[in-house]
Amino acid sequence: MSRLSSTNLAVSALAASLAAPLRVGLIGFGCVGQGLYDILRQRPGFGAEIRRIAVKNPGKPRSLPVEAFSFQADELLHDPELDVLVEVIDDAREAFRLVSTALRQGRRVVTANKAMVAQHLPELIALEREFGGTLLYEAAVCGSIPVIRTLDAYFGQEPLRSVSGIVNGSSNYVLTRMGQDASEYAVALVEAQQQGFAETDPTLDMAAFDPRSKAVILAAHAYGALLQPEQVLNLGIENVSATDIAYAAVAGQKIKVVAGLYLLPDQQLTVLVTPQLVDPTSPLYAVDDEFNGVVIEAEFAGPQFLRGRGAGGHPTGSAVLADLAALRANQRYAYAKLAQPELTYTTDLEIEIYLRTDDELLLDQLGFTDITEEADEDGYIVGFVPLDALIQHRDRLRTAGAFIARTGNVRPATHATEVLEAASAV
Ligand SMILES: NC(=O)C1=CN([C@@H]2O[C@H](COP(=O)(O)OP(=O)(O)OC[C@H]3O[C@@H](n4cnc5c(N)ncnc54)[C@H](O)[C@@H]3O)[C@@H](O)[C@H]2O)C=CC1
Ligand SMILES: N[C@@H](CC=O)C(=O)O
Repeated sequence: MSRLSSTNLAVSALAASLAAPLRVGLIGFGCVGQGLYDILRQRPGFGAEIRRIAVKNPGKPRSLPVEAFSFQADELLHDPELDVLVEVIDDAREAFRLVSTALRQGRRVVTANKAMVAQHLPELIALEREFGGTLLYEAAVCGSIPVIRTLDAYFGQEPLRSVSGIVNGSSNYVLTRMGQDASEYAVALVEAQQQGFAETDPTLDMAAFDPRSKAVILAAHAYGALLQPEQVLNLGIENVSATDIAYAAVAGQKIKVVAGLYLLPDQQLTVLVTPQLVDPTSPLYAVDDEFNGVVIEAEFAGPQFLRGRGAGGHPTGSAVLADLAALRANQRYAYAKLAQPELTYTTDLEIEIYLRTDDELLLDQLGFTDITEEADEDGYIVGFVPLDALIQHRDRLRTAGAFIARTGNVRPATHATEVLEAASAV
């Protein structure tokens, strides 16, 4: 056969595979599952059809007749007629069982479950490589923002000074309502839940477990670092009060929960997720409601900013749709930075924080090395503390009702006074 005719055959095969509708098995029919269903219904020309839907609870009232559902996700795992499994359930442990089983079958899988991906990323990559399947998870980080493919494909070869951003829609929604409308924390949280932004257990959003999972996933693609979630400081907004919002406003700032990944001197990397005082010069200042925003500081490209809806059925369904299109084009993550020289993960730093607490013991335990500002009547203090002390006492900070926001200043734990430029980028 001539080279031309074999090329023609390959092109025809590719065209045929692109033309055949992708047969999708959907596991989970909550906010995201229904969002995807709705999008595919509105886009019949896309070339994917949901062949089967697995749900958990047979008694729950749903928008489709009961015959549309299977009540055993394993039935979809054993259905050879499905081309892709889309896993969008709210149970990370079960999600890992389903996704890892599918990858062992060499299947193509899309998931939105960041807690599951963050906990198991090394195993998932190994399964993908061993059995030849594909796992995509754009929806797991920043909803509709294509941040994973941007880091993985576009910036796969370029060193990044920092990646920092608002990666949780629910906490950003709550902070926006408190700042703009003086809403009560609890009222704003209920609104975030009603609009489908929050996790089934909203503690994951408010105590920053969810953005921590996302930071772990970003670290893999941006720096080739496979971290365990527990290694990363997560402080949230469960204890935020009007006093804290007012403190920021008086200084012309806003409080945002920022996930920061910073490349430090000597090929060291640090990652932390905390509320942060953000001023109007930062692109993150204007990222409100359930929107997310990510600033990428690249070595050669310089700064880039991505912004979009970070939560909700349709925005997240849009990310799943993009993954289905990527699967159809046989795309997979390159994880290029996993093959590059390893960075050393460090928490040996001091960070400057605003802390509001009336717990004297906690103040002692955090071990402030410098105090920048103290105002007794409002019970807050600003100063440098070791990052390791915050990691060690993060649970007690939650239960003691303390609120922390970092100022953006970071320095080595050697108490050197030079503030690291890279770490104060936002
Ligand atoms: N809501 C959002 O804006 C976003 C959610 N995600 C992630 O997407 C996933 C789904 O989130 P939502 O749709 O918001 O949650 P949801 O709570 O609205 O829906 C999840 C559904 O999964 C079902 N489910 C649980 N175990 C199941 C099983 N074994 N088999 C079949 N169904 C099962 C639950 O009954 C529930 O109906 C989660 O991992 C979440 O973290 C990701 C990005 C955005
Ligand atoms: N609960 C998450 C949903 C999207 O990931 C959030 O609020 O960001």
